[in-house]
Amino acid sequence: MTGWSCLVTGAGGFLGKSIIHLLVQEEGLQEVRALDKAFKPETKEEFSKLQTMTKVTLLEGDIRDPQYLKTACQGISVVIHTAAVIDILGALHTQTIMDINVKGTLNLLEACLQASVPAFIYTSSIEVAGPNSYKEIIQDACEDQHHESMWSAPYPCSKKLAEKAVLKANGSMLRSSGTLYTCALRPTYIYGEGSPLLSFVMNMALKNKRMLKSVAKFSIINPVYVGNVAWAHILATRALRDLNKAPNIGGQFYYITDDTPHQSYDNFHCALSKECGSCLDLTLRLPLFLLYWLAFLLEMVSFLLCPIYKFQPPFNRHILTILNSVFTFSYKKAQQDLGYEPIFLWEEAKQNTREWIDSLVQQHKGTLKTDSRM
Ligand SMILES: NC(=O)c1ccc[n+]([C@@H]2O[C@H](COP(=O)([O-])OP(=O)(O)OC[C@H]3O[C@@H](n4cnc5c(N)ncnc54)[C@H](O)[C@@H]3O)[C@@H](O)[C@H]2O)c1
Repeated sequence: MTGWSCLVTGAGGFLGKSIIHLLVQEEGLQEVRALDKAFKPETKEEFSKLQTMTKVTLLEGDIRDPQYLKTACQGISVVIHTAAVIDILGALHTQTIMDINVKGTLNLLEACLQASVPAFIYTSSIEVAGPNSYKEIIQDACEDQHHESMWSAPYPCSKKLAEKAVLKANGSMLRSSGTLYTCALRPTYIYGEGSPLLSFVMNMALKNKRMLKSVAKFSIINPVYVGNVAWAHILATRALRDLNKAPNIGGQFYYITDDTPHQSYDNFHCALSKECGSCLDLTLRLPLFLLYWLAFLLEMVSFLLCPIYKFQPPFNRHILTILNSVFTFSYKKAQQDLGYEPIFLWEEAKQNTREWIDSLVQQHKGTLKTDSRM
């Protein structure tokens, strides 16, 4: 293979970092441009220590800036686009989410066409497929079943619009010559060392005497380990760079899961953290249908107040649906088309994640000791 180069957006994020670690081991990769809004000092240090022949260039910039993206894409062979804001509780303004997740993606597609970048991989999400109702059971779903989220909540909506734009751009003519090939990967809930969502769940538990709030006991999900999602991106990169495979992969989306056992969010978080002394707080809660109607009322209040005050409801119907649905996916199509097989088995993924959770618990103990000395 001749020398090539890759731009990864969101490279300082949870998934982005994992992709960079695998990517730099790829044959013939001369340069990887790691782009993020900002890099933490520890991420800069982590990347500087990568033992590799590949040049790693850090770019601090915003995907909302088309001019910046045009420069970043010059001379690039593949773009892996993971940058996004994830906001399921409605903490951010809808416009901000749309600007970053949708306009940012459109900017990047345009920059690829202008700079004649022939391959584009978009990190989508299963949230573009639903779940639309907690009463609907979707098990081991595959791509040809055409599940589509109907929520108007900004995060799933923005991911859906961005994915549609990416897949539609497949087959576009590049400015100099050649064709743009695009594909999208839809991971389920990603876990592993550094997961912002897991970190949030664990911090809540640590503040609550290590009791994990039971909020999702009716769900059945199949989460996926971050190293396996990163691996799927590497395989998609290889496939889109292969001129024999690219026309078949281009325009397609793939669900990315692994052999992590299917279980509820509650049991999953408990399985990962019970060795640190966490357990489920099974305090009685309102029945789900009542919570759902309460969420509806809170959303109405938020809507009515919005001209004068931003009231963010503590929960909404969308999050209740996600947390209480049977919603699992199969990775068969990725296996067939991309040759995807998880490289981390559940036991190893669980062990790595548990060690990281343990380090969070130790940090928390350290903070408590410092606070008590003050
Ligand atoms: N975490 C999950 O469970 C999950 C599941 C399915 C899909 N995804 C998708 O995977 C991708 C990566 O998610 P993650 O969990 O690593 O999240 P993350 O928040 O850790 O990473 C996202 C990165 O994007 C960067 N970013 C945000 N706005 C930017 C902007 N305007 N310009 C440049 N960079 C910007 C952030 O700084 C961050 O480093 C996202 O597209 C997300 O939608 C995540």
